[in-house]
Amino acid sequence: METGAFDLISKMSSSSERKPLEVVKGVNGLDKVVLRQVNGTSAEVYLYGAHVTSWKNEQGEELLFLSSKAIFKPPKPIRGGIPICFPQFSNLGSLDQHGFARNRFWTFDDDPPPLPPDANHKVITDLILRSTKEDLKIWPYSFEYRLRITLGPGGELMLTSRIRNTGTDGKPFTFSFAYHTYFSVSDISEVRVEGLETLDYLDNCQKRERFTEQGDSITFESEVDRIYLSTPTKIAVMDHEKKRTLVMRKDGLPDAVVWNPWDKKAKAMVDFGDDEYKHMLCVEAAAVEKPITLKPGEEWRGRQELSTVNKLLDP
Ligand SMILES: O=P(O)(O)OC[C@H]1O[C@H](O)[C@H](O)[C@@H](O)[C@@H]1O
Repeated sequence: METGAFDLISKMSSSSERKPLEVVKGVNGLDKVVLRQVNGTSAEVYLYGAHVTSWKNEQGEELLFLSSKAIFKPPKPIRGGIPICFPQFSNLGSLDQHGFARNRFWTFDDDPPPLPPDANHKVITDLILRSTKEDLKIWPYSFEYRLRITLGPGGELMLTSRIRNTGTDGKPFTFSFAYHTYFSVSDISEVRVEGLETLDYLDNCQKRERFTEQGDSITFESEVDRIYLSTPTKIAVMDHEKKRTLVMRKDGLPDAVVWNPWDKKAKAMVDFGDDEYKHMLCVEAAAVEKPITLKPGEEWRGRQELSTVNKLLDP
């Protein structure tokens, strides 16, 4: 069974029946798509930014962090969930921080080109962003960005991006990218990240100087803002208090950004509570060190899959 967004938009109603896919009004009247599985897992995606703001397990527990101070007012990006950084990660270019995909209104993609089938019984929504005249003034390249959001039968959350150069002027374009995933954690001091040990990273807190990770796993006791380079495809975030492992698998995205702002930076952000840094950790599947170049007609794919295991896993 695959459930397309369009079958259900027409059936928007106030019924409390748990539909697999539904479009409802979110904060400030912004449209959001709700994906639900029979086992009780769910996800929510705002069309503004194609921004996943919620991902819940079978017990209805939230697995993503969304700030209580998040501002749902375009053009401000939403703080938390999974912002999409495209066509620029951070300030690595002439665009505003993290590019513009996270503060554009996306639309439903009613006829996406096929993707290789994976698990059955998944709930899917396909969104699309195309460059507008306004965007072309700040980034002069035509593109089509298709994002498929899939909630699998076991509650796994897959994001598949397909970005195509649709320019007719023969010009290639180059971009950097990240799925800026904010995980919810019970206590940052009790969290460990595995899968990044012994790797090189660029430290954003030290002018992006290159270092080599020395620890057996990564733990947190102050601000961390690093771009780990050429990482394995699987990274695990162990939440000791919850006895839960959040697992990220990625494809086409060699790097992984790890970020926790800690107390000082937290206080400086208007859309982030002073103490919220204790309950979040960003691990971001990314392509930063080697930006991606697409010639006209070429397409790039990048995928991130999130799942959970209710014990502390050895990756
Ligand atoms: O505040 P934002 O623009 O959403 O960026 C939030 C953070 O994103 C990434 O993780 C960067 O590595 C950080 O340097 C940045 O502070």
